[in-house]
Amino acid sequence: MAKLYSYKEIAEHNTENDLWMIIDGKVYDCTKFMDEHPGGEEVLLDLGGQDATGPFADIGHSDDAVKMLEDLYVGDVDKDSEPIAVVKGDPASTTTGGEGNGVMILAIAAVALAVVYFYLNQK
Ligand code: HEM
Repeated sequence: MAKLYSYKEIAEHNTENDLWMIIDGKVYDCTKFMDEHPGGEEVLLDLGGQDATGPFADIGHSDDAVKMLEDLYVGDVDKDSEPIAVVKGDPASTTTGGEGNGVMILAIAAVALAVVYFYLNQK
């Protein structure tokens, strides 16, 4: 039986000295692999402690890359555990990601509402 790890537990392994990630419901310890990764350390660090299933698939990794995962496997995700939002350690290095998008969506919604309002009041 594979060992199960909660999302919270996995999220704690998000530094360059201790880096885990989730791919397809499995947990991988990428700490030692980071130096060898042909795609660089930074992408792995960014996804430390998180679910990297999408990004890993998007790159179109080779069968060799998928095979490498076997050596890094440490266990499975406890799917019954509470999913958590990972907040990266260094705020200075974060770009205008999540929050910026929220503001943008609000701005677009406000403009759309104004346009609808304008047309409704035409008659
Ligand atoms: C532990 C998981 C991973 C393993 C074992 C792995 C392995 C590899 C390998 C072997 C390659 C060389 C090309 C290939 O054989 O497909 C590669 C390339 C690459 N990987 Fe990963 N990778 C992992 C995770 C990731 C993640 C999460 C990302 C995030 C976006 C990523 C981004 C890339 C990129 C951008 C390249 C292309 C490098 C280039 O050709 O310029 N990899 N990876």
